[in-house]
Amino acid sequence: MAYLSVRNVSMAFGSLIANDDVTFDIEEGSIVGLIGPNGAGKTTLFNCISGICRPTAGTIHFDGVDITRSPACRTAGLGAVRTFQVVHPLQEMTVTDNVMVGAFLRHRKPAAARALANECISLCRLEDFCDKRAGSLTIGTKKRLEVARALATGARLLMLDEAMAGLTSTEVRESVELITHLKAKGLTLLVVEHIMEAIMPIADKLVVLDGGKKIAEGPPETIIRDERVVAAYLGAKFSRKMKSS
Ligand SMILES: Nc1ncnc2c1ncn2[C@@H]1O[C@H](COP(=O)(O)OP(=O)(O)OP(=O)(O)O)[C@@H](O)[C@H]1O
Repeated sequence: MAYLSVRNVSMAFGSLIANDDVTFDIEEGSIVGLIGPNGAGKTTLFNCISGICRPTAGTIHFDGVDITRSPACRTAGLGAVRTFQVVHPLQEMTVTDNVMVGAFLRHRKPAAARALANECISLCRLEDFCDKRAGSLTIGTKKRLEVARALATGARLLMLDEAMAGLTSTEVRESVELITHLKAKGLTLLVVEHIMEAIMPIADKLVVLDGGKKIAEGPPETIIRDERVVAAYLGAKFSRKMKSS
């Protein structure tokens, strides 16, 4: 069985089908991009995998464990952890204390939690901000803090929901570097992203949703040529640009 196995997952909110019979696999150590137009069901699928929503049908296995009905705390404890599109750091606490909140999921003793937090802080290049109040950070730094806090929980599968939205081009580049660095460290990443120039070069595979259904899955070079994806999301102009670059 794949590291993450999503099988025939559907999620309905009343009569609205946000995810419709979605199936895909993620191999350990890979980067998978989850893309699609607004309202396609990407965040809902993240919520189903991370235990925030319970799918109305289908199964989800992580590292051989059935997490279909696991609450978020159990799923995170197993190592499948998500970040949020809108970041919510504990504004009045310092960067170190925010990351320690994640680390306390692994370690009860403050010294051990602090050591793990410091490792994650340096991995996310936040050393210069350790004593700063989280509320005082720029959006780009807050997003890195969100990643550091998720890592500190002991994430092995890290799910990033639009980690690059609202960032400057320099911050987007830094975020891409961080994601590839985390992959090199052995993490598996599932990334929801609208910035195609950022996700295309680093993803091993893309899964494309539209109207709740999976319409395509494959390596980026195949996806940019897929007529359904071009029609539903990428647009012909963008697809030509990516093919020629
Ligand atoms: N809690 C909810 N209750 C009712 N409808 C919901 C709920 N959450 C999501 N939806 C609906 O499900 C559909 C999919 O939404 P979702 O946020 O998963 O899409 P998305 O692909 O993440 O969109 P975006 O790219 O804009 O973030 C939308 O029609 C949305 O309005």
